[in-house]
Amino acid sequence: MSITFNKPPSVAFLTGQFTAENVIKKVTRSGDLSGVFHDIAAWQAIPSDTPIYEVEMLNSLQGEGELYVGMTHLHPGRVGNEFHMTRGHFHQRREQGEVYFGIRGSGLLLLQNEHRKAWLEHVSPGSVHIIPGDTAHRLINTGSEVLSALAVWPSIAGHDYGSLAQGFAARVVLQDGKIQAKEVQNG
Ligand SMILES: O=P(O)(O)OC[C@H]1O[C@](O)(CO)[C@@H](O)[C@@H]1O
Repeated sequence: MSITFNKPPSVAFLTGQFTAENVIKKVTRSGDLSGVFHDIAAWQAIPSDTPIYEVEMLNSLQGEGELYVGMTHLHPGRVGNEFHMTRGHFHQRREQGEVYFGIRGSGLLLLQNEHRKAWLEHVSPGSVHIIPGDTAHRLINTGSEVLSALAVWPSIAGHDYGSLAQGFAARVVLQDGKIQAKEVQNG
């Protein structure tokens, strides 16, 4: 039997760019984020094809026990007094967790459990975020450069957006020149 030396994918820690075969890319544009931002007039004023975030995924195996690896690049910017953010989701398979690693930029990870208890973690280069099962998650870019975060999650986890139809229990806003978190009914 001969033992092979395989070249693994790599990530540039300064930019979050993958070097790998078959990187899969999904762009989420302003028009895809209906219902996410509080200030609807400010959201409608942005051209609907404006890219808000890109997720690049390595081409990994699917099925029980397999892992997905993805890099989210969230552009800086605001809609009204809110910062650019991902839509956010629970996992369809609720018990499945996820790990995020901050790569570049600065922002917040909004987490929320099934009882609508929400909390925030600062995301910065090198930060490690263990997202337990049963926990919805959303990235928010509060900085002035692209926020890139590496995520690893079970390929069986799936996405559940419907359970967040009421939104998150918190919104992060720029108020009086400060980044503030507000408790809300429909965030
Ligand atoms: O599904 P959403 O909420 O648009 O966000 C995309 C996020 O989901 C993931 O693909 C996996 O949780 C992350 O890499 C990324 O931040």
